[in-house]
Amino acid sequence: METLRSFLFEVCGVNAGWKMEDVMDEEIKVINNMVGSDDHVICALSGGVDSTVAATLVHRAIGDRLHCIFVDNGLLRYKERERVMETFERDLHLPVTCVDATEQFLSKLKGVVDPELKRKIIGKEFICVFDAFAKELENNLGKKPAFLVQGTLYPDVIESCPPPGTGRTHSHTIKSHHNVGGLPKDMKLKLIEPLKLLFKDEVRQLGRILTVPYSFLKRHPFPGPGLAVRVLGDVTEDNALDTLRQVFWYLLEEVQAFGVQGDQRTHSHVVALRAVTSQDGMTADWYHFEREFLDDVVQKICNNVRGVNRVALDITSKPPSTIEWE
Ligand SMILES: Nc1ncnc2c1ncn2[C@@H]1O[C@H](COP(=O)(O)OP(=O)(O)OP(=O)(O)O)[C@@H](O)[C@H]1O
Repeated sequence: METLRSFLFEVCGVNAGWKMEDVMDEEIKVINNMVGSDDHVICALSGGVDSTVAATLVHRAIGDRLHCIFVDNGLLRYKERERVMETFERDLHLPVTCVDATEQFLSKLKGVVDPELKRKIIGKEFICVFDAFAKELENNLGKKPAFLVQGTLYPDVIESCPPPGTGRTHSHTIKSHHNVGGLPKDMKLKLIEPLKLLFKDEVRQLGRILTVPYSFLKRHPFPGPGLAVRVLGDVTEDNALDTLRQVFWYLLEEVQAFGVQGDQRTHSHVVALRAVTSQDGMTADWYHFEREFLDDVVQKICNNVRGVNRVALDITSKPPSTIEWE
């Protein structure tokens, strides 16, 4: 950072005039120029930072012509739906429809073990739910929604670059491979991607200016396919989703409070803890927990979560590993 600072300000003599407030104002102008005064816009909210900040920004620009949807696919963390909906409605005043599609997702995932197949099934179900939402909106409004907001970030743009020498150029729907499933082709929605020049830490900064609650901005990232990719096997078996929800809850509680701890085990599962730190979301280091912390959290999990009697720790970074362990 020091080298870059000295190169830019001392050698090149540039001004540090770039401000996040300006980015916000400029993006609001761009959105207002793009969206017609009676156009409607939809946005799928995951409860993650990107889609929340993108939706909040668009809401600033066009108000309640923005229509958001949040899907409970039965694969969310403990009390996530309640927490997320409270933030959307009470803190951000975002117009959100919450759809409980738990049965729909879990019935399709029954017996599925392969993580790639899980992702495909989940993506397809998301599309069905989004599609039904858009159709219902069209009936209520008397016209089709014209735009879709996506929380594409700059790393998505970089990672979507075709390999050099292939002669291919950027695809327009740059986020498609990062998305939970892409979009139904006949929706024909134009994209609004207000964060596509920002990195994750910058999106958090923009979120603070937009008064997105701090607790929300600091929320642990969570994959779109949710707990399905964190259960290594059939997610509908053996109460695996609930077990994992509890394990994760204890780990987070401990991370946040670092305080401590029954013992009632029947048959046993192994769970693995994976915690990483990352500034830009492109690379990640495994987090070096202190031994004392690990002792406490492992004891707490084994004593409190029925069916778990072994805890492993994943200490690989990205690369060569990935953030999720599938
Ligand atoms: N449960 C959900 N309900 C509605 N939309 C969702 C849900 N999960 C994911 N999405 C949509 O799919 C997009 C991609 O999901 P993914 O989990 O890959 O998110 P991301 O790129 O980390 O962004 P975010 O920070 O918004 O979660 C989200 O930005 C959101 O628009």
